[in-house]
Amino acid sequence: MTTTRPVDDGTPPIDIRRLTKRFGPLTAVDTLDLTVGSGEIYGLLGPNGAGKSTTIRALMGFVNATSGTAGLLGGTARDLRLRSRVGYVGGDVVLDRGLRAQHLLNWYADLRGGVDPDAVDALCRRLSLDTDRKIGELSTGNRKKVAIVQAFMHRPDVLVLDEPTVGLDPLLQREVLNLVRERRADGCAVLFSSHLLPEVEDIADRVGILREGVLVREDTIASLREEARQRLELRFSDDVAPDLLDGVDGVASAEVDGHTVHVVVDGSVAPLLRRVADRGVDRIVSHDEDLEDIFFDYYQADGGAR
Ligand SMILES: Nc1ncnc2c1ncn2[C@@H]1O[C@H](COP(=O)(O)OP(=O)(O)OP(=O)(O)O)[C@@H](O)[C@H]1O
Repeated sequence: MTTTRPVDDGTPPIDIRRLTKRFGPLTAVDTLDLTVGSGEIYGLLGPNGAGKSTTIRALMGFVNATSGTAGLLGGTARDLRLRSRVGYVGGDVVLDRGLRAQHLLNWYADLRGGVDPDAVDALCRRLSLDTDRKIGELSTGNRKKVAIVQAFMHRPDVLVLDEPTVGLDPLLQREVLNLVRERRADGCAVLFSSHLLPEVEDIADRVGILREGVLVREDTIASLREEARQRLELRFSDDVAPDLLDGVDGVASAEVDGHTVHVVVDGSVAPLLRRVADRGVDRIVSHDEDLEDIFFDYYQADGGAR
């Protein structure tokens, strides 16, 4: 499609600066700074009411910021030429219930211009969407698929996705994540909000955690993984002394159960391995690194231990 691209001055496609949104006495988003670069997927996480949707709605120009700015492609979403380069899936999918899905998709395609009908058909096939049905007759999940097809059909430069996989079965969730990855490979900037750490962990390059409107943590998945706790099961040839792991660096907890010790380690396992190396350890089972622990701390109202 024909697009008017702003001069590339290095401004990130999504550029939120000191964004604040108040609803009466409630501060839903508080001086938020957040950027997403080309070819980057940013996962926005947070518990209910954290301000994820409000941030996204301000970015899309659906609500006015109280202060600060929510920049999109060098301008704002209210500039229709820029808006046409954005794909958006909202938390609440509101579509014209009387129209057949195909008609609605055609309407979106005409609005944007230059959309390849074969690409739209391919998207519908990938998501198993029956486009002959009226929107009002579709299940919630199928309406979500219509919203996803319209968001991806014009190969947008920016994707703003507010919990896009809610209501979809696991296979379709995976397909949506594949679509997002494909857009990233084309240089698209993606802001992806979710409650679900595993899906964001799987796909995002960076994550931010909002709590009560404040970005309490922002990091790459790689560095979060580095500090993630590891859960190990050490199996010994004999009963284990209860104080075997006392004072070992990095051991957050150790639970002795006969010949087995269940250990949680923060950071490196080297000190632990040194301690057990000559104590008759037969087998070490490593469970997946657990980013959830980090996130649960942040999700707690008091900020947990961090
Ligand atoms: N239009 C509105 N008027 C008044 N308060 C609002 C409005 N929209 C959102 N809020 C409040 O702002 C806060 C942030 O809500 P928001 O929907 O942005 O959170 P969220 O992180 O998207 O939550 P969820 O995951 O539950 O969708 C909440 O306390 C919510 O009640």
